[in-house]
Amino acid sequence: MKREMMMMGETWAGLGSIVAGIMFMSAMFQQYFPRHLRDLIQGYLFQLMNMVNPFMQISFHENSGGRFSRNEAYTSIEAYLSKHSSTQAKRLKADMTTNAANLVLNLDNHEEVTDIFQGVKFRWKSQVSTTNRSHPLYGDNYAEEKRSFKLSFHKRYRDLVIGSYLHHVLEEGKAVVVRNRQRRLYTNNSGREWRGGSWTHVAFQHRATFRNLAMDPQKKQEIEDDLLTFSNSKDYYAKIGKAWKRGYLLYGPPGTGKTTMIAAMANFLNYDIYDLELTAVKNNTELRKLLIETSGKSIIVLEDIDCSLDLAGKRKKEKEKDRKDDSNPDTKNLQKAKEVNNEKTSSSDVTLSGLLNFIDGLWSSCGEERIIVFTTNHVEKLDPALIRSGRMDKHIELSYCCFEGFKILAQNYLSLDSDPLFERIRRLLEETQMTPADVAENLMPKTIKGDAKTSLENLIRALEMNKEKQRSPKDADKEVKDEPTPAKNLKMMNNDKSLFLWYRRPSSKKRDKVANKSLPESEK
Ligand SMILES: Nc1ncnc2c1ncn2[C@@H]1O[C@H](COP(=O)(O)OP(=O)(O)OP(=O)(O)O)[C@@H](O)[C@H]1O
Repeated sequence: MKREMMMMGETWAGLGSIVAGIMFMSAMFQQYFPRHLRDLIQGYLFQLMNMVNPFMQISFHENSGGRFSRNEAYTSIEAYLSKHSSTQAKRLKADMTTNAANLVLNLDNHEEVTDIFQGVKFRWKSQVSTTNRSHPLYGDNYAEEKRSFKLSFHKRYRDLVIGSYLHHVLEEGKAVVVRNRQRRLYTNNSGREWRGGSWTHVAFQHRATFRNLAMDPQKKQEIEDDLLTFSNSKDYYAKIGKAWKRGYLLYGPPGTGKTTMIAAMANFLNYDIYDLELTAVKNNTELRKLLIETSGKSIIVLEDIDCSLDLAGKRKKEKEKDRKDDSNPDTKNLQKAKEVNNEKTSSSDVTLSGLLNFIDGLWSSCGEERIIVFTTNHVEKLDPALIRSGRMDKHIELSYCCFEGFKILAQNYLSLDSDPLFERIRRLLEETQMTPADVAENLMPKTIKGDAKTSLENLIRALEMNKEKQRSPKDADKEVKDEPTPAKNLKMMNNDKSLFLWYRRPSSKKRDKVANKSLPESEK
């Protein structure tokens, strides 16, 4: 026993001196050999090792595209390996980056996992090396860590790796990144002048889904199928040579769920939303810049497109203008006055052609997997060029609440599938028009203890009142008569030309101010 221990001691001592010898030689080699000679010898050594070593290796560095840009392949591999990490690795890194919605477990440094693809085993190792360099903030001896993943496999699988395994890893990894990320709601209208022309964002947390959207189930299914087909058609779009994007036009009265549907679409596809406020865009160049800055897997939304800018039917107006009788001085003056007024009040120089280019011009093809949605309450006001196929590929009408829609809302708000009162509500919904927003509002319990029956009775009362109102043409007529319309405003303008500034939609403070100036003192 004693002899064995002595032998072991001698072996360790021998090993120690060998290691010390190698380290000494290596230090001498590094210090006294010129660099080009060192590189030459190292090259030969690697070649020698490659000849006897049947394994190949591929490295994926974290920052291969510059110190500050993260290699996308590295990010995808990290995400891909995270599913193996939690079951195989002993040391894990828990990350919750600003972009992640949940805690993500990744391989810690120098950990190794295996992956099996088409029956072949692949080995992945996470590596880190440290180099000293000078840093403007941390001084001369700043230790910079460089991370990478190393993939090892037998030489005979070279074609499999390059042909399909890497593609599989990167695609799956990207999908994991998308699943894990915190989705965003972007806006170009942060209210700060200096941010004009760029996006700011908050976390997107709208809970709407197609399941709780009140509309005809068949129509809903059709939209879901259309969205799924789009999101799975990358190769198809490439084959037909079209940019991978799709336009949706959502139209219908206020409160029928246009905005809710956009949120449901984003949640269904796991996309970000870019809420584009056209009135905050200075000109076409800025519009193009905003477009280029949007990322893939996103929905670009232009709400109330008919009110955003004076785009609706602009061409028509221009034609009409040409046809106007120039000999009539009154008409001429009025026209001029309106033009001056338009110039004064419009804060954006975005034109219809700029918007058309935004949707399907050459620039719109940089970037992929994007959906553009327009919403409007007045589809008839839009220029046909804006909504033709190819720009707005799918037109969806959102309308008043149908019985099927009501059932969805009842399930949603009251957890109710059926009730004897349903039949009465069904008949009332056939006889009168109420938006899903109003139905939802009536179904909401008004007190904490409010029960489902009371809510249904509230809705019935509201529907009956609605029916009564819609049946009484006198009231309806009176309302219409009292409402200001462009035609009435125009008449007023002819009577008193100092009022012409009221012709445009009175929306901005500036406009009101200008208009106020031209009013007689008694009417201010
Ligand atoms: N079809 C619907 N299904 C479920 N909820 C709806 C539906 N339509 C409206 N609502 C409810 O009404 C509210 C207002 O709806 P939403 O803003 O989507 O309507 P909209 O058509 O976009 O209105 P607007 O044209 O005024 O912008 C939503 O918060 C939602 O709760």
